[in-house]
Amino acid sequence: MKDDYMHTVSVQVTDKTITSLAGIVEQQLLHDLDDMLRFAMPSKSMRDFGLPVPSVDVTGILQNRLLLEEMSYDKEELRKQHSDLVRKLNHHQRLVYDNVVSSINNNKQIYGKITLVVAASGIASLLLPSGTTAHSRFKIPIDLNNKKSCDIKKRTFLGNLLQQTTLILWDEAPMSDRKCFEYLDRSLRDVLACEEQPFGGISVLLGGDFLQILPVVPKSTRSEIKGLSLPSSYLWPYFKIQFLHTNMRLEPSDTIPHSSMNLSNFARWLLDIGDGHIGALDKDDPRDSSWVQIPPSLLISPSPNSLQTLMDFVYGDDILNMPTASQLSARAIVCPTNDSADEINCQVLKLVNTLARVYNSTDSMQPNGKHTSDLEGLYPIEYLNQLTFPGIPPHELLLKIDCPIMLL
Ligand SMILES: Nc1ncnc2c1ncn2[C@@H]1O[C@H](COP(=O)(O)OP(=O)(O)OP(=O)(O)O)[C@@H](O)[C@H]1O
Repeated sequence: MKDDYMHTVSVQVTDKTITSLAGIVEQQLLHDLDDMLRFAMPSKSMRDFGLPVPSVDVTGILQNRLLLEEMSYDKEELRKQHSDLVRKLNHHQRLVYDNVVSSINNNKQIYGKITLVVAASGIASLLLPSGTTAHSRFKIPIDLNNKKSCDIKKRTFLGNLLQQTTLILWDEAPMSDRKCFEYLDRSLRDVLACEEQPFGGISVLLGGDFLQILPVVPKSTRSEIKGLSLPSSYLWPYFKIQFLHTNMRLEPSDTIPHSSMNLSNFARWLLDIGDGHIGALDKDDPRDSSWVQIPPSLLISPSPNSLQTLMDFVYGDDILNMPTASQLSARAIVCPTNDSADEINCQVLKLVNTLARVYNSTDSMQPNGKHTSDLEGLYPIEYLNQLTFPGIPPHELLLKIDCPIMLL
């Protein structure tokens, strides 16, 4: 019987992590034996046969693939990583860590302390181990105006998973619309039957920097965006704010051969820009923007060849002549707009001497309702070919043999 149960689990998790589920399999086995015994011999108990009585109710867990996924980590390996990482924490990181640990120590879940790791965007979630987007994990509606909570029901796999969750880590939280948190809050209070506590009593750690990206809503005004961001939520007063002051990317190290003085000046300068301490207000738009003078040492001087100079600076001749995936993945030119990304991609592709091929899209208008007449006259194919949309390749997609392509 135990082998049957282990087999059921083994098809859902890897060999390495199956041992961490042995305790649950054992409890399920004892539970089922106990049931059978009560049915066949109501006067006898497990103890009469020298068997232990099941200590926790694990009913349903072996069938719940969401719970199994979150419980089947290689705990030994994680313990090692944990002790290595905790040792490296700086003072402020340690304070956050201690707060989180003391917050979750009070929770009493049966199956262990499950942590769900989510991020506001798909790309941010890829950087987190086992990360998913908050929308997909919590079934947050895409249209936030028509609903009031997430699509989570009590007696479902997701409902059971949340009942066993101690901590939610939500990265890049300032990018999420405040309603995402409010919907989750309402759903968790309901699913966990805990109306009086925010998020139904689950600890929630949000990470992010309000100086980076706020919720993106096309064509909205500054005050509309402010109204959509988390500090405008009724939940904001429940959060304890903790600051991480040290820019760890700019800590002197063997791999960054700059003097520590330069690096700390640069870190300070970045913070001062974010905090609005430096820069001259734009006369035409004093509320929205200010002019910041970039020190010449950080600038590539403007010239007809400046894009090439930037590419040489970032990648160097060796990589540009013989690129490998690992070298390319360690560097990036960060672009503020898709147009700049397209321009740089085009320039880089020109450097590659291998065979090129253009893949054209097929564009046509789909009639909508009654407006079927003369669509081609109104929207000529040449016009459709010029349109570009985020997330969709351009009409003319140029690919070359051996050029790495990153699919997101
Ligand atoms: N205590 C530490 N010791 C050594 N390296 C660290 C430490 N803390 C962070 N780092 C390194 O600093 C870099 C930035 O860390 P991390 O990505 O966690 O910062 P972040 O604030 O989330 O960044 P972002 O603003 O891009 O989201 C990473 O390479 C990380 O490994």
